[in-house]
Amino acid sequence: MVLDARDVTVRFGGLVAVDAVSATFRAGELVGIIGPNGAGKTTFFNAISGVQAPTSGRMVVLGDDLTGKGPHRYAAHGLARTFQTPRVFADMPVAANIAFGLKFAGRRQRKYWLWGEESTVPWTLRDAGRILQLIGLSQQADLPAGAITPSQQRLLEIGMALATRPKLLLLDEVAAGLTEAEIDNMAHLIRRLRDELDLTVVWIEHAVRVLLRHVERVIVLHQGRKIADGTPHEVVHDPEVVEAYLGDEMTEEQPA
Ligand SMILES: Nc1ncnc2c1ncn2[C@@H]1O[C@H](COP(=O)(O)OP(=O)(O)OP(=O)(O)O)[C@@H](O)[C@H]1O
Repeated sequence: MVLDARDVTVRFGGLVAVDAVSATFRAGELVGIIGPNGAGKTTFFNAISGVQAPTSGRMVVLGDDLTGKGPHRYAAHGLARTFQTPRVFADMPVAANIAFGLKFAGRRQRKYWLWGEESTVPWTLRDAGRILQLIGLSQQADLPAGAITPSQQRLLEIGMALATRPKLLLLDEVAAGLTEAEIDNMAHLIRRLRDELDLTVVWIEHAVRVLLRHVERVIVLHQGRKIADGTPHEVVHDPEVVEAYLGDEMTEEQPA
């Protein structure tokens, strides 16, 4: 078990943004999180990455209880994430952005070094050049990050996350604003990263059709509650999910 979130609740004043959500993520899984606007997806991500302290609930990462700890502790335990709006260092070259993540991995304290010995770090994550190759940005290495396209910035953010040598990668709407073709490329890259780097990936996305084609499990949030957790096939045929979010159209596309 890489991450075990138990009964996580996040309140903002009177609003319950995340309502007693439990979810577990096992090594090597590729899991999608979907749900309407305001369903609590990003708030749940913030809670499971230490960005937002939960009002109640527990978070266990690789066997350690990190409830109430800050994001740096989650990162030190091998968790990396992207944000809805890419957070890159716009004035720095693309390669230097990746180097920043590598520096973080290098500084990681020995006691938090859960990846194991240095020799087990995949060769693809050992330097900025290889990471840029992996995400397809070698040509852009010397350009300022602010000068590359928004879709390339999303790839760069994934590269920066990979540079920290994560075990668990949380992706928040990395396909937002991309063309259909770019979304498909992104989905293939995510699968490849999961396969080649032995990652657990949790992916929030509004592009539901693409997501359902590529993930093995889907969690559906609605008004802060988890209303479904199963294979894409199970989820699109779940009456509560159809009613709350997907409509009949999607169900008809995926015959039983
Ligand atoms: N910092 C905050 N303070 C107050 N309310 C917040 C805060 N962050 C989120 N909310 C509210 O919590 C609820 C869940 O928001 P959240 O952004 O997690 O949903 P979401 O499913 O990610 O939505 P979207 O798909 O639009 O990104 C919403 O009603 C939102 O307005």
